Amino acid sequence: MLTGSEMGVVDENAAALGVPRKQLMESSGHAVAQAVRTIADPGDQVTIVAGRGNNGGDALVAARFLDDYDLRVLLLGRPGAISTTIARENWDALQHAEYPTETVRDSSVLDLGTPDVVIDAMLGTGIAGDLREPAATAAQAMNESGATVLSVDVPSGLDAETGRLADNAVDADHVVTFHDTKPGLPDLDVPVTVADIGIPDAAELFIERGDLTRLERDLTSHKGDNGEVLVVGGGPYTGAPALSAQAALRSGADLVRVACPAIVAREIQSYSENLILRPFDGDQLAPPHVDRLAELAADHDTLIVGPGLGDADATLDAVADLLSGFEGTAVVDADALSVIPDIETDAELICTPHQGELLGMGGETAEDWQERADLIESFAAEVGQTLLVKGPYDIISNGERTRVGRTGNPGMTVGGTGDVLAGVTGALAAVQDPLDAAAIAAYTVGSVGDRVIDDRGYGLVATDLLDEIPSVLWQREAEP
Ligand SMILES: NC(=O)C1=CN([C@@H]2O[C@H](COP(=O)(O)OP(=O)(O)OC[C@H]3O[C@@H](n4cnc5c(N)ncnc54)[C@H](O)[C@@H]3O)[C@@H](O)[C@H]2O)[C@@H](O)CC1
Ligand SMILES: [K+]
Repeated sequence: MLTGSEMGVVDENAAALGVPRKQLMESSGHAVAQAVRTIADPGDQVTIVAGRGNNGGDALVAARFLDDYDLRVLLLGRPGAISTTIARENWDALQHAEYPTETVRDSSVLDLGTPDVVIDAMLGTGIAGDLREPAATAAQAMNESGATVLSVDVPSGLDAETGRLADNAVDADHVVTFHDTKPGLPDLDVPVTVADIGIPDAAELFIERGDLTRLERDLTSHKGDNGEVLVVGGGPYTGAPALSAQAALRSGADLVRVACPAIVAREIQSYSENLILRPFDGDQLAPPHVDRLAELAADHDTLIVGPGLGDADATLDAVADLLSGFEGTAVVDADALSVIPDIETDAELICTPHQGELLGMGGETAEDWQERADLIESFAAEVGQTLLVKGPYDIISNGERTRVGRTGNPGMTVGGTGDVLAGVTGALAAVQDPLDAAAIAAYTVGSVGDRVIDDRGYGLVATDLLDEIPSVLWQREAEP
């Protein structure tokens, strides 16, 4: 089952893999025509009612596969108002080939006649709420006709995010949906055909630019709404927590605080005036600090534990205590990872080991990335948490779903890039599901590294990555 927006991610990922949406539309249209053949005989009257989006576009393609039928093609609205290039191109093709098309500018004069089959291609995954005019009147006409109604993708008026069917929705007799079923379709109690439209499995496995479409920023949001992140790090090292914290800010978090030993607080602050420091006594994290850190962590959307903490016994004891009592979402990186096999927690953890650290946690790895992905999926299921295992192919799994990131390059084996990744993951986990946050973070940091190397060649340092994060995260491809 895929929601409309998940379908949008997959479709944009397919485009990134070289299978553009117009090709998918051609497959969709073909599948619609195939379905018509199963419910109507050659010569029967088939009427297409197309909306101005890509749902309509699918049916405009279908028209070219329905030459054996007595075909009528109605467009709801002006051709100039067709909202996507690919739907318009398919409309134009019907004009050039002199198909019998009509435009319905005023739904009150819509005369559906008495067709054998009506193809409902008014609205698909692009809609929410009750049908507005002219679709509302057209839906009523379809529902009152004696025709068999075949809906494209979803009955117009079904919200493919929530599965809610509008009161004035089309009453479908048959649905042809694409790639996977959609919310609400199983409840309709009508035959649903799920058509394979040629989207490669890779579009769901590999993290590509479509995954970035999950990101949005509410235009009316206030400080804090886009994430408050607490980094618990520093002591033996000072650069690592500063890199994580700055990466979290560059990933869109509103407020990032660094809790660190007092002895290094000024040094960490000196790297950036954007950071807020929350020092605790002494020169390293230890169990007496845990109560105060737990209180502080509870006031944040996500916690990042590990960068620069070191591996002193007292520090690892404190990390184990902190995570055991924590109930929120935490990114666990670096030396902190070693405590994971020994603790029980209600927290939602995203662990970001490289392969060596994965072995240290009790996991297994393999040379072949597919084998590695299987091993990591099993281990994630065993640990009951999300793993982001870094490597030439980053493997992200929560034990049920597994994603693979292919961005990045050998220039990124330099120190500090993992701290940047932990920071991006922590910021995104404040506003996304843990698996999606980890997947987008891995893709983004790799892409940022690729851009830096493309511009300047090897010799990348971790601070180079920070400024480039926003331009990758918020890049947007134009709608075809
Ligand atoms: N995402 C994918 O992977 C693919 C999608 N395809 C098709 O594209 C469809 C989605 O296309 P679009 O995103 O262009 O959207 P739609 O074609 O579903 O509808 C968009 C139009 O509906 C209007 N609208 C929104 N809410 C409304 C309401 N309550 N009442 C009346 N009008 C309303 C909008 O103003 C917009 O013009 C899918 O359902 C499917 O049929 C296929 O072509 C192939 C692949
Ligand atoms: K439809």
